[in-house]
Amino acid sequence: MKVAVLGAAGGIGQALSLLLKNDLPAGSELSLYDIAPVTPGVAKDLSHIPTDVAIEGFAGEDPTPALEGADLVLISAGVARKPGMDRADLFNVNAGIVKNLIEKVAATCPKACVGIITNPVNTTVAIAREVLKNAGVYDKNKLFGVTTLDVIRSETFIAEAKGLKATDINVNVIGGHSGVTILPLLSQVQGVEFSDEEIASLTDRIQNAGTEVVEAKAGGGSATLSMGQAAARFGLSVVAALNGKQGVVECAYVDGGSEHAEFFAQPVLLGLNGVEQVQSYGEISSFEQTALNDMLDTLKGDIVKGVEFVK
Ligand SMILES: NC(=O)C1=CN([C@@H]2O[C@H](COP(=O)(O)OP(=O)(O)OC[C@H]3O[C@@H](n4cnc5c(N)ncnc54)[C@H](O)[C@@H]3O)[C@@H](O)[C@H]2O)C=CC1
Ligand SMILES: O=C([O-])CC(=O)C(=O)O
Repeated sequence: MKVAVLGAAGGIGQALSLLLKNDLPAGSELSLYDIAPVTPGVAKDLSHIPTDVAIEGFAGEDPTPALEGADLVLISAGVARKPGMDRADLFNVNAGIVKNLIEKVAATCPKACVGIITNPVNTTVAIAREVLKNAGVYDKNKLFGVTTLDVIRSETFIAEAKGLKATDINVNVIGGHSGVTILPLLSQVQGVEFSDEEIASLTDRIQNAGTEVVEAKAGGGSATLSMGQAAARFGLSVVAALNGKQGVVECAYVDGGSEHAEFFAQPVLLGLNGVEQVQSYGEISSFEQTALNDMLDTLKGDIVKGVEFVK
């Protein structure tokens, strides 16, 4: 398996690359790309870690050498939020970056699975779809918005609130990846009871956890280390499934024929060709149903913005 990380010299990219260097299966290749000139040096640095994962780094204007033969491309290239900004404020810069990179993916490794981390995810994934469609290589089973950070945050915050081990908590987070479009299905968490107040406050915290980090970093960026961990979890799950492991499920923002929106995050069974099956998110509470109904205008608007951008 070859995994390419685009944006690899950034905060997320470096953390993600470190985790992949350690945890990809023996014999894998890891390929780093960023416009920043330091990128070959990041790869050199990681190459001294004694794992059986080959690593190369590329800088400059053209990601093509990094993409050749890639099975999975993870994209975190772009700008991050500062206090006072919404994820949507990143659109003006990041839309063009994602469009250009996906054009190169379409030309170089059109059969690769692609995981988009760059914000605003609700919109950048729609941009990617339009570019891949225009190039005639779109496969809806291979394009993912990476929403795993919402899942790991939910696991952590639930465990903290209830005095449980975070590794024992499983929770689906559906919808999209910004504010009200992030909907953790707390009613489904096994073995845990929440009061109405706990549900409201935990949901609010999970929805605004990105802002919690942006404010704590006080102008120094947004979540990078937890996102590196989340993207590594997602990427390693995709690689395991591509390698034939059965029963691998992650929540991700996919074009999966949802009744709610063209793209919707929900549990996805991964397989040899990317998405094997988009799974039902099951029964939800009336609180969650109301939150779901209330997010849809925002989510659909975010998707239209991406489609319009490529037109
Ligand atoms: N999906 C999610 O849950 C999350 C998404 N993000 C998003 O991830 C993105 C990256 O965040 P950070 O790593 O913190 O930012 P960063 O600024 O530390 O790194 C971004 C990297 O992208 C590179 N870059 C810019 N334009 C490029 C291009 N055209 N080609 C290749 N590389 C390019 C920069 O040189 C830089 O190294 C942001 O858009 C941020 O909002 C952040 C946290 C969570
Ligand atoms: O909040 C941000 O800008 C970065 C992000 O997506 C997150 O941390 O969930």
